[in-house]
This record gives sequence, C-alpha cells and structure tokens, in this order.
Amino acid sequence: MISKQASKPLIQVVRRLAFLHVTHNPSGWRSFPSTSGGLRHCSTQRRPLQRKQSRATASMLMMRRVLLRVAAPHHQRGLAEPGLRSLVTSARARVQAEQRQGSTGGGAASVTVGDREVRVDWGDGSSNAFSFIWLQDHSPAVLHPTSRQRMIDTVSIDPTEAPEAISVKGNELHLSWKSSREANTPPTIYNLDWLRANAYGGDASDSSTASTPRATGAAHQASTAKTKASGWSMLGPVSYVQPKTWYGPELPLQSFDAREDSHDAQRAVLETLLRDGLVHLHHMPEGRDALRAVFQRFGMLRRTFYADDIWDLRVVADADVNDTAMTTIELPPHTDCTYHAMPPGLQLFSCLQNRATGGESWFVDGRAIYDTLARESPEAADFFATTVLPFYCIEDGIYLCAEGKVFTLDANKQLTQFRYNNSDRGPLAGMPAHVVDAFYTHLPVLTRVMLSDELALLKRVKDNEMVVVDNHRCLHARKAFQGARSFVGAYIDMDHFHSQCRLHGLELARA
Ligand SMILES: C[N+](C)(C)CCCC[C@H](N)C(=O)O
Ligand SMILES: O=C(O)CCC(=O)C(=O)O
Repeated sequence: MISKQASKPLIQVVRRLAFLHVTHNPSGWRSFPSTSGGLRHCSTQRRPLQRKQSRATASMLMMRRVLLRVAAPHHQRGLAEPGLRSLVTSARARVQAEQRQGSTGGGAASVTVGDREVRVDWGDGSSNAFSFIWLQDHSPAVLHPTSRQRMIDTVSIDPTEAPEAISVKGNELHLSWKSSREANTPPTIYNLDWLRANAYGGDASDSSTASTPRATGAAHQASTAKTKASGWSMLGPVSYVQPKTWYGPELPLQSFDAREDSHDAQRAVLETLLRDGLVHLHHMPEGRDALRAVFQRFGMLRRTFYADDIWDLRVVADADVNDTAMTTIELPPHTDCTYHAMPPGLQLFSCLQNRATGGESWFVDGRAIYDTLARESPEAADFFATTVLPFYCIEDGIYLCAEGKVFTLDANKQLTQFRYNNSDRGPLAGMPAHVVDAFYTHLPVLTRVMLSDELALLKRVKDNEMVVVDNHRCLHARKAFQGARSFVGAYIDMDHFHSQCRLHGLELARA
C-alpha cells in the first residue's frame, strides 16, 4: 500500500498523463489553457521526420516539443483520472524495479529515490542528492541541440514529479519522466562524471573533482566532445589551481618552449600562469601571424583603441607619444587599462628586439603587495581596499574614465583584482576632503611597498621571448633604457583566459 505522501509525485505524473489524454484534440491538435484564458493551439502532428528534413527543422521540432511540454502551467495540469491508484502502484513498482536493476547494474554508482530527490552513491563512500526538479532542469534533453541553451521554462517544471524509471548504465544515469514522454522529448541521460562535477549540497565536498580521476588531455577532449553531443559541455574533472604568492626574486619564473603546442604542453603553461600570475616563453616564432597564433593559446585577443588585436610597444618620436610606454623612461609598477570598467585579464609582451642598455622588465605580485601592506599598515591596506579611485585615458577621439579600488578582495580577504597606475589616475574630485587627505597619507606607504626590492622580480626579456602577465594580479614595469627595444603584444579578457584554462581541465581555486 503506498502512503498518500509517497504517491503524490506519481499522482502528479498520472495527472499530467490524464490532462494530456483528456485535452488531446483527436484532430492531432493539442490545446491547452493559455495564460490569457484563450486556447492556443500547437500542432502535435507527429509525422515521421522525412529523411531529407534539415537539421534545423529537426531541432525546431525538438524545441517545439520541449516548449509544448512545459507550455501549460503545471498548476493547471491534470484532471482526476479513474483507476488512479492502480496506475500509481504500477509506476512506483517500475521505479523500484529499475532501482534494483540500477543498483545491481554492475556500475560502481547506485541510486535511491526519495520523496523529492534521487541520491547517487558514487561507490566510494560519498554520495550526492539531486532534487527531481534539478534533474529535470539540468537534463541534457532540454538543451537546444546545437546551442545547448536551456529550452524549458524552469518554473513550469513540477517539482513533485518523480522519475518513472531510473537506472545506472555504465557511466551514465538514465531517467525517464512521464511529462517528457508525453511531450515526446528524449529521456534524461547524465554523464556520471559531469553529474558528480556539478553536484551540490552537503556531500559536494566529498565529490570534489579533485577526487575524480583527471582525464588526460585527449580523454578530456573526447569526453568534452561526447558530453557536448549529449548536451552539457563537459567541464569534466578539473584541477583546481591555488594561486601561489611570490616575493620578488624568490619566484622561479617558469619558462616554456613556445614551439611545444600540444594540449598538455599548453596546459602546463596555463597552469603556471594561473598559479603565479606570470609565465615566460622562449623560442617565440617570427612574423605577426605566427605570433598571433601563439597569443591565441591564452584566449581571444581583446580589441582596444590601441589595436584590433596585436599592438606595438616601441619608442616613437616625441610628437607621436600618446603614452609614456612609447618612450625610454622608467615606468614604475602598474597594471594596465585601469581606465576601463574591466581591465584586460592578461597582457602579453613578446620581444622582437632588445639591444638596449637598461630596459629590464620588472614584475611585482599584487598578492604580495597586499599581504605586506596589511601587515605593515593595516589602515593603508584597508583604505586602498575600500576607496574607489578614478582613472582616465584621453587620446584622439578617446575619453575613457573608470573607477575602482586598488585592492578588490573576496570574502576571505584574498586579492581578486589589483588596479593601480599613478600615471593614469584621474583627478581626486568630488570626494570628501578627509578621503583626499587620507589618500596622500597612505599612498607613500603603498608606493614604498610596490617599489621595494623585496617584491621586485627583474627579468631582461630577450629577442623571441615573451612574458605573459595576469593584469588583475601582477604589476609590470620597466627600467629606463637607451637603444633599440621593441615588443609586440596583446590584451586578453580574463573570461577568455579562464575559458582556455577550463578547456584544458584547469580552474582557479577560490579560497
Ligand atoms: C601596451 N600598449 C602599448 C598597448 C599600451 C601602453 C599604454 C598602457 C597604459 N599607460 C596603461 O597603463 O593602461
Ligand atoms: O616597456 C615595457 O616593458 C612595459 C611597458 C608597459 O608598462 C605597458 O606597455 O603597459
């Protein structure tokens, strides 16, 4: 005998079945109450798709089926149906039968169905629960076949609808829903790696992907392709990379051969950049197109008013100087594009020629600056972590202004963004006098730390070498120089850099 509570989900399922049965229009049209009270009709004619039918038609039909499935608000679904109890009994029995088959399906994972959720036991002592609505809302079957966008209105999913069948088959979890079946949409099939990587709730830490075997490059790509076909992009098992703060010369600046372009070689470069905020490459190719290809390994190049993609960094005639970078003077530690609401995430400096006397590149870890300042002058650290400062850039036809704090911190007081360039700081206008006074009190303290030898990493970048800097963390600078010195480079948005990292199985660990 099934308790009333336990049978509730199944009653909903049967009601949906009954609703569709009663309202299905014999002429092949299904009518359902529209929110406006009138009846909207959608053809449910199900002619077998003609072989010649385009992919687009197929996907449109699939989308229509998905949309039909949820078009009727669930609170209007369902009418009493005679013989309800017998239907409920047989449906529940089917779920239990599937469970037994699933739990003895030979896979390490097994499942149990509760009143509102499915618990997946990963077979290693940890488990995660997924609510019925979560399992429907994240089903690959509700994603657009090519764009993989969610095509259902989440709020129209009946949260009490239990799966009518569930089983573990190899590395997949298979679920079927009466509502899906009725809407003629495919059953739900989850890749168990994906499911575990996207678990939530109390046991999530047990199912952290750190414990999930990390796919090698090739396997990862394959699983990405496979899961992509079945819906979600498979972020797959990823390695979470902890940033490692460095103080000046102590950083062993990692250097890689730019000619190594395998998936795993690039993964090592990206991992270093995620961890250190700085990475060095040697044996960079000749020619702009070849350089562009190497730059793009780090993400899509960002267009700015400096260039559509690759910019030049070299000395120009005094009359043509639109930025002091195009001179021979020393540039103190700073981050670039502080005058943009979102400064670029990466800055790439690729050396074409360096015959100069002087001109060493100079890098400072913004994490070390914050840690040092917080230790030596907590009030200065707090001021620059809470005070919004203006930055600007005026060029021909350009007038950019943005504001931001020097230190943007996360909830654990970890630096998520450093923003400062004294050259590009705008007028301290319109702020209380005490804030202006405090700025001039604390700036010398910040500057001393930024310029300190203890935090300075000097590197003479030579011909056909490149340094890539995390522009949200690591400051860059250069010593004054005389002689021939020219670079090309590019900016890359942080989103696109992190996208490249994920495609290589890497994610920045959040403290
Ligand atoms: C690198 N590139 C030559 C494009 C621009 C150099 C100017 C950077 C600017 N002063 C800033 O700090 O944002
Ligand atoms: O010339 C250099 O090495 C650095 C130039 C610079 O700071 C910049 O382009 O933002």
